[in-house]
Amino acid sequence: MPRGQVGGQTPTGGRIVTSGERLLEVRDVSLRFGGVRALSNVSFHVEAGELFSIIGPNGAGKTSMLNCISGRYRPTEGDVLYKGGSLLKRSINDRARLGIGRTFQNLALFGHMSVLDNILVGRHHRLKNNLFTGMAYWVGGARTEELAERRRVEEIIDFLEIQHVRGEPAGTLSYGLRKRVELARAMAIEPELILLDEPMAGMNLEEKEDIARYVVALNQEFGMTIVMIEHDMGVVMDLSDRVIVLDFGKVISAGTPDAVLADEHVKRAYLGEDDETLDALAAETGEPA
Ligand SMILES: Nc1ncnc2c1ncn2[C@@H]1O[C@H](COP(=O)(O)OP(=O)(O)OP(=O)(O)O)[C@@H](O)[C@H]1O
Repeated sequence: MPRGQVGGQTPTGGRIVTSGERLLEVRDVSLRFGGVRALSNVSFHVEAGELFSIIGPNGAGKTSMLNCISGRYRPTEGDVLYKGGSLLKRSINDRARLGIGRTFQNLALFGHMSVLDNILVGRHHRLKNNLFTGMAYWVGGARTEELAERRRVEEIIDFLEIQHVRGEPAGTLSYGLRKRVELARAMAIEPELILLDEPMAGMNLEEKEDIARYVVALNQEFGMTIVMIEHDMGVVMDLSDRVIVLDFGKVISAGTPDAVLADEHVKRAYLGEDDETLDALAAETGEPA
């Protein structure tokens, strides 16, 4: 569903109003690894239809936060709710079945398998977890089901423009293409919420522009709610509806890209790291640097 239709609302000033429904809610989450406090009392929510970004310096806790949502890590304290229900007792597979998909900072593809088969893995996961579809697949109409499945996968391949490598082993592809295949596999489970961990890391400008285009389309054309970690501040500020900033595991700022850019706490957190970028971006958006 296009973002403009979420909640039956219409675009406003280039940005589109989301439904107001809290799809995801992170409540007071803390996470410790022995003596390391990766997250301290982190709270935020993401509305259905939003493109929401988590930023922060290295080691700030961004991936740990995503892992608490996807189920890889269990918070030491606090709760993560999806559509109002706690996810804490849900397995990673359960969360995928509920409609939460993700990509990884370090690629997690099956290198020896073809691009098509990697995407079918995501699709199979979805089938396996849907009793009725699964039964239809195995008992009757298997051929029709299979054709429909293939068609869906082909649509994803077309969307991400990876037709030319569909038969290639994923491990032989360039880094940029592998990132795209990983996105394809995450799309194949047809998530309502997709968690993107640095989808543009290590890419050149052209590759970044491509991925940015796909991310916007996932959000606006496919109606997926997106939570994205990304280091490229220009991309984050251009694409996001709202942003939270983590530093040493704590939320130090939250709000629209403009508000976050103008926040002194954010400037201090990035001091010496990305200071010039922040100032340049603030100047571009007309905020005082
Ligand atoms: N499995 C783990 N075991 C021990 N410590 C961990 C583990 N995962 C993360 N940490 C620690 O938690 C803190 C936050 O790490 P995390 O990877 O979440 O940060 P990040 O903001 O994603 O960093 P980056 O931008 O460098 O990817 C760091 O101090 C890290 O060393």
